[in-house]
Amino acid sequence: MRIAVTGTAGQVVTSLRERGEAAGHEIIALGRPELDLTNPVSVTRALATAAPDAVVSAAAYTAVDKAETEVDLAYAVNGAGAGAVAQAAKALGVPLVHISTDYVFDGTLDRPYVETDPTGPTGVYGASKLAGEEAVLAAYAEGGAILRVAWVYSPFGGNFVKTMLRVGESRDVVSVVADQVGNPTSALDIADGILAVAANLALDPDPTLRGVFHMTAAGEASWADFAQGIFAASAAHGGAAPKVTRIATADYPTPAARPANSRLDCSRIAQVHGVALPAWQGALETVVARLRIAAA
Ligand SMILES: NC(=O)C1=CN([C@@H]2O[C@H](COP(=O)(O)OP(=O)(O)OC[C@H]3O[C@@H](n4cnc5c(N)ncnc54)[C@H](OP(=O)(O)O)[C@@H]3O)[C@@H](O)[C@H]2O)C=CC1
Ligand SMILES: Cc1cn([C@H]2C[C@H](O)[C@@H](COP(=O)(O)OP(=O)(O)O[C@H]3O[C@@H](C)C(=O)[C@@H](O)[C@H]3O)O2)c(=O)[nH]c1=O
Ligand SMILES: [Mg+2]
Repeated sequence: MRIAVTGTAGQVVTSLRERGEAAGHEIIALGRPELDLTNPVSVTRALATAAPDAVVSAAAYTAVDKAETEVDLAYAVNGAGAGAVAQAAKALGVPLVHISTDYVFDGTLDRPYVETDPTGPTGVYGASKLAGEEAVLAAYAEGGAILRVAWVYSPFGGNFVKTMLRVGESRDVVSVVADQVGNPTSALDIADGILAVAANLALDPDPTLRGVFHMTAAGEASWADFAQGIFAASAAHGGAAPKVTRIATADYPTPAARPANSRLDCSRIAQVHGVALPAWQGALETVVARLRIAAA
């Protein structure tokens, strides 16, 4: 397939290039200035020129804390921008895979969230991504699948794994919150899931393949558990392995509140699309190994 994706250097777009090209697809990454999500005309023009068989909407404003003060920009990119991509995909008559987030939930539930659970973002980033979901469904519900992913890391771009490996170089102890739980997910595995869903959408007009789906790695972790996993993998590859001090959210103040529980139940995408991402521990090992080789 010829697949257009928004963004050029992000974690998911870079992973989609790697995994998509390896699987024989043509991946066309469209970013600024040609495609700027704050400029809907540029979105329409860039996607029409690319003439793809499917569109993946992966670019977003992802700075969770900064979004609290850059409210208009976060909404322009994640809300209106997502709607513009959906309108463009509809005009081309091709399937759309739009990427959203676990941060649409408030985190007060005591079990993993299913797709039909009420949303309630705790910050501007999550609220702007929820506005994006609504814009996509309003513009092109019949043509799109919205995949909520979470806690994304990869060998590319900026992410928690890279932050931990960096701070670990210069510290014996790192304090990490232990009372926020979720599903750390490799962008490389997300790319495989996106490709499977896009292929299903291209083949089959069945409405049950459309709508909102949760798609994360199997298994859960707190950020502190995740950090401990990162340093265990780092040590196995000759890297630094500081001790992790498990702290409470109250002891790590941030501008944006994060959900305490953002675990996602991924049963629906397994049933409907046959997609089940591998467990986070093995995926993390793969990414840390690549980062250690790149650093050597
Ligand atoms: N990172 C995470 O932990 C999570 C991410 N998600 C979602 O997954 C998707 C992919 O995230 P990820 O790959 O990690 O994101 P990154 O932060 O790695 O990359 C964001 C991408 O968006 C592009 N972008 C930002 N603003 C604009 C704009 N105005 N016009 C065009 N492109 C723009 C960036 O372009 P440039 O390279 O030019 O800066 C970059 O390519 C996003 O929808 C995000 O909301 C969901 C859950 C967790
Ligand atoms: C760096 C660091 C963070 N933390 C805490 C802060 C926060 O509660 C938690 C996660 O930190 P981060 O700020 O890296 O993660 P954050 O940017 O909140 O990650 C989120 O990004 C967006 C884009 C998403 O969509 C979400 O799924 C999620 O991945 O860990 C520590 O406790 N110690 C540390 O040294
Ligand atoms: Mg962040």
